[in-house]
Amino acid sequence: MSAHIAPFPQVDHQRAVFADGLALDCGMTIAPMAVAYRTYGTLNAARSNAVLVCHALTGDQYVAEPHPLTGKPGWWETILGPGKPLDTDRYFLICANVLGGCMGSTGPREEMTDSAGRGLGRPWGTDFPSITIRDMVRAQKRLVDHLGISRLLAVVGGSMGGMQALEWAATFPGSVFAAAPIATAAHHSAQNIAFNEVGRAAIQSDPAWKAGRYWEEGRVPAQGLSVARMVAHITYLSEQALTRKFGRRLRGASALTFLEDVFEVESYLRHQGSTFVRRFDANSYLTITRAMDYFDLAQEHGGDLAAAFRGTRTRFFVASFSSDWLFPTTESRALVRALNAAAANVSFVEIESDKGHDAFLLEEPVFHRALGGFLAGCADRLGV
Ligand SMILES: CC(=O)SCCNC(=O)CCNC(=O)[C@H](O)C(C)(C)COP(=O)(O)OP(=O)(O)OC[C@H]1O[C@@H](n2cnc3c(N)ncnc32)[C@H](O)[C@@H]1OP(=O)(O)O
Ligand SMILES: N[C@@H](CCO)C(=O)O
Repeated sequence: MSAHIAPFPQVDHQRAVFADGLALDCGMTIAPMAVAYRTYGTLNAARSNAVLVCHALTGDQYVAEPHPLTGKPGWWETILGPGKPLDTDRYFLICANVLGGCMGSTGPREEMTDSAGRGLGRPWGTDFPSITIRDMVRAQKRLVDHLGISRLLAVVGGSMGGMQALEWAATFPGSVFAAAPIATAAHHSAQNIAFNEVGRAAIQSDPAWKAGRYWEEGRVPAQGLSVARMVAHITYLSEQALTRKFGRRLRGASALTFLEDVFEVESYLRHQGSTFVRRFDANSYLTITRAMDYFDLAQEHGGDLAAAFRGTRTRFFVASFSSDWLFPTTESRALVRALNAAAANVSFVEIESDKGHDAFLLEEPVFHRALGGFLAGCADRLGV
């Protein structure tokens, strides 16, 4: 399986390749199936200290090291490292690029294969099958099995990573001692689907998108992908955060204009959009946002969210942020009610923060202490 096709960047990711592939919820089997991943810390002799970290929509496996495409620090260096809540001195941390992603796991950017697993010399693009959060989790389970780990101490993730943590607990209850779904929900709301659709429409209306076959001309739909990120990025902040960062500050334009950035907040959004294009693939964006939209754990269990967790022995740590309007606290409370109805062991904390949804990625000491304490308690209980 040749992994990289122009115009996509060449990165030598650490990968596990499963020749027999993965059967997907849509009915198709994708083979071979590759999972790109990184690990931090050391697996103990009992193989009991493994913690799976699940990334959000545009994250990847580079949690706590410079990103190979941007050189920027890992996205959860605030939390993962020696002595930190995800303590590399105590736990063996694993993070995999999701199925459908664009950092080395099988996804739209990788070479398409036929039903016999033969490479077809072009990327999957929009021929990549529709996937679900459960498919992503099944791919991760293959990796965890491959690493010789029969039970994870914990699965931790924010946003789409939290959806995966919930799906792990529901699909593989015997394989997860603890789950920490953060800034997330048991289904994607109508409002969130609506924002995703604006992003997809921006990509698909870029003339460079070419019905998803943009690689043929050696270019990417940069404008559409950038606008998709700009819209999405607004939803990751809050009104207070935008006001605190930029207020109505001007860029210093000499005359009234609408053609260039007038306000600092415009320039900031454009920066977020253009830097995103350097690290993310447009077809992956379409695939993964759809997987989030499909996510509805209650629907997977006959319309009863509690049924997803009934009889579970997994311990849950649910956290939300007070200014998160993308995954508001009301969604976390609904999840906690269902966990209580299922008689699950659950702790819940709402963190006071004005930083919006992305607060889970930022310096939030109360959140860090709460998560670290929960994990340490679980590890103590297992004698890790
Ligand atoms: C969870 C996952 O799995 S991973 C995905 C997470 N990563 C991302 O989402 C990456 C993009 N997102 C961000 O940068 C997010 O805002 C965060 C949460 C990760 C970081 O938040 P903060 O530390 O508050 O950074 P902030 O949002 O202010 O952005 C800083 C950037 O904006 C730039 N910037 C700030 N003001 C302006 C301005 N007026 N004009 C242009 N650029 C500006 C800074 O130069 C900086 O650029 P750089 O990131 O290229 O160095
Ligand atoms: N800002 C993060 C969180 C989105 O939920 C990301 O881009 O993945």
